[in-house]
Formats: sequence, C-alpha cells, structure tokens
Amino acid sequence: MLIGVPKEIKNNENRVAMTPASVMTLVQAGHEVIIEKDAGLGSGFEDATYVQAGAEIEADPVAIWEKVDMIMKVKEPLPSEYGYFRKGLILFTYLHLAAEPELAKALVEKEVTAIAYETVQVGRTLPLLTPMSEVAGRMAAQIGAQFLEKPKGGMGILLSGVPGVKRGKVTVIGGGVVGTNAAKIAMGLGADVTIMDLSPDRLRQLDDLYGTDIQTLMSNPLNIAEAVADSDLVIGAVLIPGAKAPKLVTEEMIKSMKPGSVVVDVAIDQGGIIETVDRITTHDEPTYTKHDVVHYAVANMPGAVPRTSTIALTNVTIPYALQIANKGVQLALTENHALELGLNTAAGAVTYAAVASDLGLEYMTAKEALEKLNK
Ligand SMILES: NC(=O)C1=CN([C@@H]2O[C@H](COP(=O)(O)OP(=O)(O)OC[C@H]3O[C@@H](n4cnc5c(N)ncnc54)[C@H](O)[C@@H]3O)[C@@H](O)[C@H]2O)C=CC1
Ligand SMILES: CC(=O)C(=O)O
Repeated sequence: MLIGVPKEIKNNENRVAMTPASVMTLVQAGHEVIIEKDAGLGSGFEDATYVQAGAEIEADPVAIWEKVDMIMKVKEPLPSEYGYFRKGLILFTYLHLAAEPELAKALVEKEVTAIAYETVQVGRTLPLLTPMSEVAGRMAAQIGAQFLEKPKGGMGILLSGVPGVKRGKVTVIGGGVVGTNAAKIAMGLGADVTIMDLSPDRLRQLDDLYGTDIQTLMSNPLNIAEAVADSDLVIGAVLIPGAKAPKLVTEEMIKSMKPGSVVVDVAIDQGGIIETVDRITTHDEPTYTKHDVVHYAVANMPGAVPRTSTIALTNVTIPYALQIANKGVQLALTENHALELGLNTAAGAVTYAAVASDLGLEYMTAKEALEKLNK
C-alpha cells in the first residue's frame, strides 16, 4: 500500500503521524511511505532520518493527497484540505466528527473511508485515544496551575498553598484517562482534589487508587454546582464515545466561581462540557475571560509537547495502520472489530451511530458500508 503523511497545519500542531521507526516498520512489511517535507521537524525528526528509514520526501502536499491509498494524520483535516478528498481514499486520523459537522459532510459527500483514532475500541478502552488523554490530562493540571498565576489572568494562588495558607481546590469532572491523569498531577502539585464520574465502579477504583488523598463524588447537577462554586480550577474530562459532550457546567455555575478562577475544558474536541466555552482556543491564544473566569479550550493540547506525544501516539497507531496496509481496509476492519468500530464514514454514509444521530446524517452500519466498498 502507498501511505502518505502530510505536515499538520493546525495552529501549533507539531505532532506528526509517523516517526522514522514507524516508516521502517511499514517499509519492511513491503509498503511505501511518502512524508511531506519537514513534517517531522516539530517533533524532532529530520527528513534525512525518514529517508534512511525508507521513506520518500515530497514537498507538495497536493501530490501526496492525490496519489496515496491511505493518508495518516494526527488532527482532523481543516477546510483547506477538504478539496483533497476523493472516493476510495482511506483516512486514518483523529476526527471528532460530532463537533465537526462540515468535515463529516465533506467526507460523506466524497465517499472517503475515514477511520477515527478516537473511536477504535477494545472492550471498554479506546487504545488510540488513551496516550493523548494521558498527555492532555497531565497537561491540564499544569496549565490550570499556570493560569491561576496573577500575570496570566488568574486570581494569584499557588495550588499547594504554603505552611499557614490554604491549598487550592481542583474539581475534575470525568474520571477516565484524562481525569485520572489530571487528578494525579493536581495531587502531586499539592492541591485539594475532587473527582466526579457517573460510574460508581470507576469512583470505587479511584478511591482504591488514591484513598483519602482524593474526594470522589457522583456526577449529578447538584454535586457539580457545589463543587464548581467551591473550586479554583475546574477540569472538563467527560467522554461519551463518538458523541457530542454534554454541557454539565452551566453558565450559572461559572458565574458562581470566584473571580480569577480557571476552567480547562479538555473535552472541547467533542464540543466541551462547559456552557461558557463558546469557542475553541489555540496554543497561540489559549485563553479568554468570561464572567471573570479564565477559560482554556485548546483542542490539540498534546501538540504542545510533540516529541513525547508523537512517540506515544505512533506506538499505538502503527500496529493498526500495518493491519490496514497488509490486508486492505475491508478485510482488516472485517477481521478486527476494534478497527471496525473506528470506521466513521464509508460508501457515502456515516458509519458511527452516535455521530450520525448528533449530526442528523444518514447512518449505515460499518458492515453494510464495508460490503458496499467491495462492490
Ligand atoms: N483537548 C485535547 O487536546 C484532548 C482532548 N481529549 C478529550 O478528553 C475527553 C476525555 O477523554 P478520556 O479521558 O480519554 O475518556 P474516557 O472514556 O477515558 O473517560 C471519560 C469518562 O467520562 C465519564 N463520564 C461520562 N459521562 C459523565 C458525566 N455525565 N459526568 C461525569 N463523568 C462522565 C465516563 O464514565 C468516563 O470515566 C475526550 O473528549 C477526549 O477526546 C483527549 C486528549 C487530548
Ligand atoms: C485526542 C486529540 O484530539 C488530540 O490528541 O489532539
């Protein structure tokens, strides 16, 4: 299979979909890889290293999109890339379609076979989302601590406090991978941490892990309202796979926070859980202030630590890419249910039920769509 890796064009997105080690794995299996010139530089990988690993370097992204069988990316294509879509193209990347209706429509219209990293599912885990959630969760606590500093717009508190002065309060909503990692780092910074989830089993696991160092709480509107009002930093970490995130923190709750408090809505890539997060922010302009609360809503947080993130991401994506390349997309997805769950669009329809229902688009099961591809 001929596989192309364009340079990421989202603001401050320095990750790349393949390392030289990834290229070597695919080339040794008999495939060809084209990397866009300088695509790996932000992650510290030079073109020459890709060439040594067996890749071809191409300066023109159009040429890459036009001739390859499969495009591998990190972030969802931006509108300037929609024109490259064509029937039969395989796209393997993060998509977050529930929050990207125009992208979903373009993929459907052009009959792209699009597999989203974030919905590949093994049992109850999302193996291609997990490493980036680990990164973003850890970053969320660090970022929150940073924006609580006065020169950054915050109220001017140190999360750990000091002897004789209270610690800061952090509430994490969602106790999955992002939430657990955010809580771990917030506790490490010395904060007083509360974590909320809908799953009693998950709350039990967190209690077993952290004991009385953490407050676990059932996620319901009353508990959220009380915890938010009492917090210096709130971190949004909820996910309903494939679906638009529910707005759990209302504008009234935000108004109840102390001036100079901070919210970090990590779930923004699925639309966000905080009602007053009305825009996606960028690494260049990461925050805005509303009701005196600093809002952070960057949808590609791991892009700021690309060396760590690219290696962590490709460690998990490449084995799946290899299956697609070795077997072809129909057979690979038919034989591997985890990959089949990753299919979001194919044969001119949306193939992930939560995305279709959130966006009001036609739904076709992945099986039906894969059969249609064969015809
Ligand atoms: N902004 C960024 O750069 C990044 C964003 N993310 C996003 O962060 C979000 C969370 O991802 P993960 O932690 O990996 O997901 P996860 O599936 O590991 O955890 C989500 C948790 O939310 C809980 N939940 C569901 N409904 C809830 C509710 N009403 N109240 C409280 N908890 C609820 C679930 O029980 C689960 O424990 C996703 O949208 C993911 O795409 C992940 C990485 C980077
Ligand atoms: C998960 C995701 O969207 C990211 O790592 O940017």
